[in-house]
Amino acid sequence: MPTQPLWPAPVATGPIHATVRLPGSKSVTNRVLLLAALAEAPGSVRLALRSRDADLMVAALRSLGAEMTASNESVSSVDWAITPGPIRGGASIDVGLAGTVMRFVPPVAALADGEVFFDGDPHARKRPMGPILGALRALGASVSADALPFTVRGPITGGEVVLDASVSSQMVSGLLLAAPRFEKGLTVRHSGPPVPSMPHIAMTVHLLREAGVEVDDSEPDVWRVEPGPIAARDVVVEPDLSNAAPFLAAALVTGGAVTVPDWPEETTQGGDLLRELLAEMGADVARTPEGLRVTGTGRVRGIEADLHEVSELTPTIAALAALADGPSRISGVAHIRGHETDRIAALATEINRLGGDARETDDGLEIRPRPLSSGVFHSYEDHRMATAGAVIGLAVPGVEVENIATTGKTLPDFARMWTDMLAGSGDVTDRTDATGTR
Ligand SMILES: O=C(O)C1=C[C@@H](OP(=O)(O)O)[C@@H](O)[C@H](O)C1
Ligand SMILES: C=C(OP(=O)(O)O)C(=O)O
Repeated sequence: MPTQPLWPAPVATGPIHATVRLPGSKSVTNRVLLLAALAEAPGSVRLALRSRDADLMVAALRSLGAEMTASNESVSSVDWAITPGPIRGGASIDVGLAGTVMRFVPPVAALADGEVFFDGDPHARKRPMGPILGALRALGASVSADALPFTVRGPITGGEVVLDASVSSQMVSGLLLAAPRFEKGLTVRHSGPPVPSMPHIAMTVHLLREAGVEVDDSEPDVWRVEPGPIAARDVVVEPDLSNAAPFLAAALVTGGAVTVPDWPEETTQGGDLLRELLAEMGADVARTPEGLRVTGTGRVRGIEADLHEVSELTPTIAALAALADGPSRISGVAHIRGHETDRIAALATEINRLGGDARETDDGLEIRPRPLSSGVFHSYEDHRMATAGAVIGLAVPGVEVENIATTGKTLPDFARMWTDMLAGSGDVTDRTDATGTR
């Protein structure tokens, strides 16, 4: 593997006090962009995330026929005006390492009369695709392989399909998002071990309903989407609560206070569970007029947590567990071996490389307190591994995070925001606030 640059993770010299305004949610951004491209008329998406995953979604939708015009751009935020067009074949789509692109776009491509080619990063070829590609095949598409790279040739008209989505909730979300445009709509049945990250499917259902689509999710593991138009809307994207995790963790580690403005009162983002998880690890968590405030004492408690529903929080929780004064056990996340990297193996390896005591289990990690020391924290092209290294580096001098730029997958401005947060510069922001001031 080529050597990647090392980023000296800044050590906190005292309690951090900062307000950190997070850019838009990756999961909401990529869903609403896709729905806008399939809508019956032009619409807009404001405060969309700008990041590698979001850029890849925009490029994919453009190459399938949507017109997308940017305004109010900053490093990690942008407003989009979207004019849908007929979905056309002939495109070649780069999915990068984005689960939302590799799982959400093929069902859209299956609306086209013509072949669409998909490929991505080397590791993307290892991420599970079989269930969703099998479902498209069962619905009548011709699909050339069971993993990247592959081609999809439609058009399909929908109907009913059974799949095993225990490897990723995105298998279901991807099918549901394109489903209103299928002539017969779509019924998706899951058959297999429990589906992880269910709040992400709730997010899909919620956003479809907001666009006027009829969805029946009354029976467990069955989703029925009626055919019909997707309404054109003007959507404002919520801040990314999962990306808030390392910043809020910084308050816990340093005994400071970090506030995230515009934390939604109600949300389908799984990251909202941080309120409970961080409280269990010793933080005081409060909603204030300025936003969600997490205050720490500097002491981090160990945790026993089943993160099946919120598996993308695992790297931050594991980083905190490595700094805790008691043992932790994270369970329910076997499927994150298929995320950007095998996160269970990567977290155990990197925590242990710094002298920690982390043990892989079948479905998670056991982490015991042990003093950590300096060293390189490898990021495996995984944005959340990189930010986990930054959290540990707050308390452990001499941690160097490999390839911090990989955070650009969902948060291109991470390194600056992190440094500004440590400098106590008050409002660390790259996003317009709810009143429209950037
Ligand atoms: O649909 C989505 O936006 C996501 C679903 C989840 O995937 P899994 O179900 O594979 O965990 C989550 O971990 C990922 O970061 C984003
Ligand atoms: C699992 C993640 O991403 P993806 O959407 O690529 O699956 C993640 O962001 O933690």
